[in-house]
Amino acid sequence: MAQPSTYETDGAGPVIEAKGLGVKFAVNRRRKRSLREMFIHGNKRDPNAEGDEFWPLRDVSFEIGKGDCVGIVGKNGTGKSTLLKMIAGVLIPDEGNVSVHGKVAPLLELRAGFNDNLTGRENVYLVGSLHGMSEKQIDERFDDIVDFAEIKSKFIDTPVRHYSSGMKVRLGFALISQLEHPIMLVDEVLAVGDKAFKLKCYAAIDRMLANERTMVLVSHSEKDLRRFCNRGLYIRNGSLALDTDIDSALAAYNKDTKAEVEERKKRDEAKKKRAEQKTEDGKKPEDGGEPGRKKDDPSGGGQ
Ligand SMILES: Nc1ncnc2c1ncn2[C@@H]1O[C@H](COP(=O)(O)OP(=O)(O)OP(=O)(O)O)[C@@H](O)[C@H]1O
Repeated sequence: MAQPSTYETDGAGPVIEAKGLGVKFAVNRRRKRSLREMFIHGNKRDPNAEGDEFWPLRDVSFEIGKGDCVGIVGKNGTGKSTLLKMIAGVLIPDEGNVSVHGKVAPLLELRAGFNDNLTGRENVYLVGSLHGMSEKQIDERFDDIVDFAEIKSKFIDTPVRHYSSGMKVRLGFALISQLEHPIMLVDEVLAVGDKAFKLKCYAAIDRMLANERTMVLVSHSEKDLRRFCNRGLYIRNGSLALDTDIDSALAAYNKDTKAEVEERKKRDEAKKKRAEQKTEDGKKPEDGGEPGRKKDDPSGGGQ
């Protein structure tokens, strides 16, 4: 039976363990409720819901050890973010379970869970405390967080809805990277932000990984994946196709992508040929005579 993530902090063994993990979503209806929405609306299904179900992920099993940095690779829509959300415990699997031994610092979305109507300062305190930081800890680190995020002091007391997406990501990353939780889940956030900020993020992640932290990274950047990850999970068609080193995972993904592109190219060429043939056939008169002249036209089809 499906169970939410479990959080334990004892020693040996894998820090993340997924067994037969699967989740189903519905098509043509409201999306599945997140854990936060379940607190508000309860565990009831949407009564107006209708449509078919589909399993973006099924039968996924793996173990991740302490200090591992694992990259999740795969095409758009194959369930990478969904997998990360199940590890984070914000999405409950419908099959199997995932055990997480240790606290998780999640960078799952660009805004780190910020509330648009609160100011940058209020969000830092709110989200920091939700992740277990005490007010004193936040007080002590507040200036570092704002400095790292490069938010000008005049903006820190402005609602974050007025921030650019880059500002939100920078503040989110600056805050979450202050957490000392042993497990980091990072979803594509490195793709946003300018070059200088990216370099700072790289240095911050290097520092965190040096402390034997575990990281799971979802990214379409081969450069980032190769830079940080020692392992790669390749998700293909909703299941775990490969659990290997990052270079082999990327090689397999690239090979499949290349084959798919070739296949599509062949299909497009065949389609184009068929369309050309149809046009060609349309030009030919039925009796093989002049184009546009009807077979039984007594007028002879023109002068
Ligand atoms: N809450 C939800 N309700 C319904 N369908 C969802 C929900 N979240 C994701 N999906 C669907 O599940 C599939 C997997 O989505 P997911 O975001 O995990 O893919 P991904 O591999 O991270 O994609 P990308 O590389 O584009 O970020 C997609 O078809 C998506 O539309």
